[in-house]
Amino acid sequence: MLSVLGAGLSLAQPVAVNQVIRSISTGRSAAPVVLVLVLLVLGAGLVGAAQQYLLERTAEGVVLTARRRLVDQLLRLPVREHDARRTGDLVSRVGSDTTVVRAALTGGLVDALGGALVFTGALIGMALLDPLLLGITLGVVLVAVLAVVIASARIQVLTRAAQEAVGRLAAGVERAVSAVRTIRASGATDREVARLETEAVSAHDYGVRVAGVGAVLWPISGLAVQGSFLAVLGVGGYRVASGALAVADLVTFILFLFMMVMPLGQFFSAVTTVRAALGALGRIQEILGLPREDAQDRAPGRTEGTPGAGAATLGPGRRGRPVEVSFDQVTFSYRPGRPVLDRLSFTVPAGSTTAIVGPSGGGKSTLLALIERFYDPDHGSIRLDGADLRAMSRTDLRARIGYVEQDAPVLAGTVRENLLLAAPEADEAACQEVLGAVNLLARLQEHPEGLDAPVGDDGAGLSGGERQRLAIARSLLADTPLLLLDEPTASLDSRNEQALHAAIRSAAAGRTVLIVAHRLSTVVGADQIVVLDHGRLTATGTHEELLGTSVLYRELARHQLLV
Ligand SMILES: Nc1ncnc2c1ncn2[C@@H]1O[C@H](COP(=O)(O)OP(=O)(O)OP(=O)(O)O)[C@@H](O)[C@H]1O
Repeated sequence: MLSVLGAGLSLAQPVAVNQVIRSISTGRSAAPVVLVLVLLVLGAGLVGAAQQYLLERTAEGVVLTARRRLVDQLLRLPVREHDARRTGDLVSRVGSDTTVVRAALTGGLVDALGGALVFTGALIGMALLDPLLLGITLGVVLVAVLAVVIASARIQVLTRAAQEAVGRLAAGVERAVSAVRTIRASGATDREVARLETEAVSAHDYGVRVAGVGAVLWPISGLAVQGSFLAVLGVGGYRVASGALAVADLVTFILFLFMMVMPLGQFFSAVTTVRAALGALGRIQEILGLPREDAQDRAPGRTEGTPGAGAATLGPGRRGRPVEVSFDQVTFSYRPGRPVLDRLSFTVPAGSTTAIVGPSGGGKSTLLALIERFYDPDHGSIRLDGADLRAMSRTDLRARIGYVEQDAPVLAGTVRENLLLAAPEADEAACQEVLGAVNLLARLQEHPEGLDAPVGDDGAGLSGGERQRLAIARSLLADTPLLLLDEPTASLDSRNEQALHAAIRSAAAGRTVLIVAHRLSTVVGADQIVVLDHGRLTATGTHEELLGTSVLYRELARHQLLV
């Protein structure tokens, strides 16, 4: 509406000027029309300001929506998708690409409406004044428009490439910053900087190429403007001299020409920014178009996944009785034709602790990932109390599982935030209890801020063993009937190891526990041990049984488990 109003106020100005000239030439008082003219100019200015504000506000709103949807989508993509993509690139789509889209909304799209109105109005005014002059003007302008439209397609391609390079740069920065200690210690800082510079230069080069195409567009529009002015002045002057056109009409025509030229300039720049935005929008849409992990859970007709259905009725904090986990002929591969788990069958009885041991890369962590349904088996099935995992919604399933990863990620924030991740409602007493159970309470109480002590990215400020124990405390707080533990491979000092084992023992009480074990002390305490070699189950039994029956286990016990 403001665009229409603004266009009207602008288009009325040449008409008012025409009246002023005619009043003066006929000796009448021009004051009232001059007043109207001043009001028109002021009004157009005010409307323009309001329009600009609304435009920016709307653009911010659109960016907000895009960012919300992107963030929501990114945190719900299947784990496989995250495996295949680079974190920094995903992050740059939320930051950088949305900003490029914003530019089109303020500088391009919506301006185009007001511009088109003024353009059309001016065109009509010019047609009424002198169709011949208009024909000459349009001839010049059309050539320029065609050139711009053709060149702008190239801008879209180049901007997309530039944004891809920005994505690679962000991914590279993320990679380097997250491993900054290793890079420093390896003396690789210069090489990493050079590597990142290559990506920055690549983004720069595409940017320069966009500028190159843009640079061709500006002279074209400039030439169109100059050409049409010269033509109108020449031919118009001749027509005034020959009496075919009044001076007032020529002046009005030229004012209309001004009005037509402005939106034309806007159009040329809008084409550039809109094309650039389409390139960035493509990158946003690519992510928004990916299927989410919960897509199947929500598919109509799958009633098993609805909360409260089947076996999946428990939430965090309502542990209930321990569950039984069984693997039945489970085969899984990350890449086709290269199975990581091969026809695996075993059962973890309810309430027992089962340790999984085996050579590195044998598929132990993968096995836990399948129970969490980060991936689904290619063949066979995994069951919880007899119910196939695929028949439960992932949300319900995960509410019943505590999961401590091998490198036990601790999120930047406070100790309390980390604890409350899976059980946001837990109170102070419950937090202190679980921290006590993993022997962390005394250590944390040394800090003046206690549970609100800050921890850095990746748990900076905590030792490896403390991170693991904090992760175990987190899963204890969630109080789930099933616990999956991936024991750290890094050697801990004996005090830390003891503390970790005390934590595991306390976690195992009244729960079913499946633990990837790297330490003999863990294995000896387990009710059952599963030996995994290259994705195949080679033996099951207790420590004593396996020492007698499994050659591989004896080897592992002698070497690997005694780290
Ligand atoms: N996300 C992934 N994408 C592709 N391959 C993977 C992925 N994760 C693991 N692998 C491969 O699957 C195999 C099993 O890995 P997994 O982490 O399950 O072994 P592991 O027995 O836990 O090893 P470790 O004892 O060293 O932790 C390895 O060959 C590994 O390279």
